[in-house]
Amino acid sequence: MAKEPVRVLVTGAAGQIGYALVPMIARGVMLGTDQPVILHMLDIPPAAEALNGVKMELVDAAFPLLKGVVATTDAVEACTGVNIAVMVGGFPRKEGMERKDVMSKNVSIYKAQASALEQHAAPNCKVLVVANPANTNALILKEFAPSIPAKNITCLTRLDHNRALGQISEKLNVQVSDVKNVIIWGNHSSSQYPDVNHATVNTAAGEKPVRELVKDDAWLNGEFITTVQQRGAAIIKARKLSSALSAASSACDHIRDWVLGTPEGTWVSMGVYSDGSYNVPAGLIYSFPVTCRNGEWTIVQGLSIDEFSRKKLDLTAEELSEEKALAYSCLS
Ligand SMILES: NC(=O)C1=CN([C@@H]2O[C@H](COP(=O)(O)OP(=O)(O)OC[C@H]3O[C@@H](n4cnc5c(N)ncnc54)[C@H](O)[C@@H]3O)[C@@H](O)[C@H]2O)C=CC1
Ligand SMILES: O=C([O-])CC(=O)C(=O)O
Repeated sequence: MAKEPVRVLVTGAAGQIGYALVPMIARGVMLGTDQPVILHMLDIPPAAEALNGVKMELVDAAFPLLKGVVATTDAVEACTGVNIAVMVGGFPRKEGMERKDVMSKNVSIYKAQASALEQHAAPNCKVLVVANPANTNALILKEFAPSIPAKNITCLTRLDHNRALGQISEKLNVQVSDVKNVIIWGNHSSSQYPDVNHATVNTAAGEKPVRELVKDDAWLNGEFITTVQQRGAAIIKARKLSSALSAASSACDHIRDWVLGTPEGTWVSMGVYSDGSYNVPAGLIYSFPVTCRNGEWTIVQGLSIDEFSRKKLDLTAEELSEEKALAYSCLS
């Protein structure tokens, strides 16, 4: 029997990431090639015409899984009945703007959209925040949508996770699909800590630790970390635009693994509401290693954290605590 369609909201759908993301969703990359979808696309009035153009292209592409498209500038219409919400919409930093100005614009957007989701989304709607500052926007969304379970509100650090897999695969000249269990800890910002201490590579001789194969701790503790931390900026420098296809693809990975489960023996990185695991302060949206099963994520427990890692986990937590305070000061 054919499955019932799932309603997927993409905010900021007329933007760069939106344009890459909606065809992936309509092709089954996010929820599976047997899962029909109805796309809800939200953008702001100045982008309404462009948004309508995206809708026209979705019709023209004749995706068999796509059972409907809602394209709107009304947050309530956009959020009504959605099962999954991918929050890409936001205010980008413009010339002359301070960090606080961007934060202020975005946290008020996320406060308002929290209410629309809380009141109109389907029960148990899963939320992924992509727009920057992703962790803090997700936290504000959570705080202003108290009836949505905290477990349902996450932010995207899967792009950073995938960037780390990519760097290791290039360094070792192995298939990226043979590398697993890197971890992104903390903020989706340059303070994040990409950790390979538990990562492995599938080789002809079985699974081997990344550190043993790379045999270059100076690279792993130095250039590797900064390359992943700075990759977003490097893409902007090269493209004059920020990452879009990789962000869209990673957003699909995030939701797919969350909904359909992570493979046995594999974890992924997700920004989730901290419960104090690994002595990360509770009450932040912080990226942890997680496994997913039956639509729920669980933080991987019991990993050893050495002194080098401890400092890095704490540093990115501090930045998130400061962002949280700044966000609240913008709202008051
Ligand atoms: N977490 C991650 O890994 C990544 C996050 N990002 C972030 O994703 C966001 C989107 O990036 P792009 O698509 O490149 O930006 P973009 O500027 O091309 O698109 C953003 C869209 O959001 C819309 N928008 C603005 N305010 C809105 C509101 N209140 N409601 C709905 N839509 C609204 C804009 O009109 C625009 O169409 C940015 O904040 C960017 O920094 C980008 C790459 C990776
Ligand atoms: O750096 C940016 O502005 C975009 C971003 O979040 C990324 O590419 O990771």
